[in-house]
Amino acid sequence: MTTEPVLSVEDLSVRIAGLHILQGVSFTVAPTGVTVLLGRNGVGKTTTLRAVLGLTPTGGEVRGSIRMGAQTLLARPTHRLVRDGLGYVPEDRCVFAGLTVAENLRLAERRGTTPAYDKVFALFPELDRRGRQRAGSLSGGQQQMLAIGRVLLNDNRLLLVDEPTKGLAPKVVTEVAEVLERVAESVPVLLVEQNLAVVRRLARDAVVLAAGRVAWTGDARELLLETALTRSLLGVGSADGHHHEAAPAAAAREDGH
Ligand SMILES: Nc1ncnc2c1ncn2[C@@H]1O[C@H](COP(=O)(O)OP(=O)(O)OP(=O)(O)O)[C@@H](O)[C@H]1O
Repeated sequence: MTTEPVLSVEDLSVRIAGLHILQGVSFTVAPTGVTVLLGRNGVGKTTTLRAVLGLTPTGGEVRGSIRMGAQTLLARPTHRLVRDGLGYVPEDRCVFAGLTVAENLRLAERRGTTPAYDKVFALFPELDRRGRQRAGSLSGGQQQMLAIGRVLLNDNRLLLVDEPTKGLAPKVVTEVAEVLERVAESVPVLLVEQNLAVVRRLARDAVVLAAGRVAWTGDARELLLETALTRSLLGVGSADGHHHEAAPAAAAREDGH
């Protein structure tokens, strides 16, 4: 099996609205399993995922190099990246509340390919049962399953998943973690996740952002064993597995203050 990274980010710099949010971020994502992207609130984790996807807001400036295998991603339109196998499960799930579950899934179908409904319904039988229900009336956990299921209708080379357990009840957090564990058996995942119990369960590799740069990379479980390190990098006490923010990290301003 290849050990070449599925994603290589080099010297990524992102400026938005006068803020120099990412200042030379470099990391790789392994071709199998889950790589977790960690850091205090507001450090730039979502900004990193969105830069990979070409979704930096208009007026924002992105520099550096992002490659998926041999392919250069920067400056390619998002729909092309998705077509080429970059799957995205956004932080706020972004299901269409007024449409049914089946309609939400149908919208994700890609022309010219056969959508993998069997695979998706095997992972999420509830999506099959609730096909005619409006997505807006699903629970948060069910909406998350829909957001993940939608992406899995198509073949992906890499999934970017942003805080999938945020705001969910503990039992549902476990269900989402189980699903992601199964998903990651067949496709590599770059995961932003604040729940350290979920990180401990899923992640093999960790990348930690601080002050616009990569502050630490390595084995995720090793990181979690280093209480002093996790406290200084993440501002957490991890006794209950949750990431409690000590103080929000301000993005560095353009003027460096
Ligand atoms: N469109 C935007 N306009 C202005 N500032 C932005 C914009 N997008 C992000 N930022 C700022 O960039 C910084 C990084 O935000 P980002 O959402 O990437 O952080 P994060 O690490 O994902 O945080 P969280 O854990 O809270 O989700 C924050 O200070 C945020 O306010």
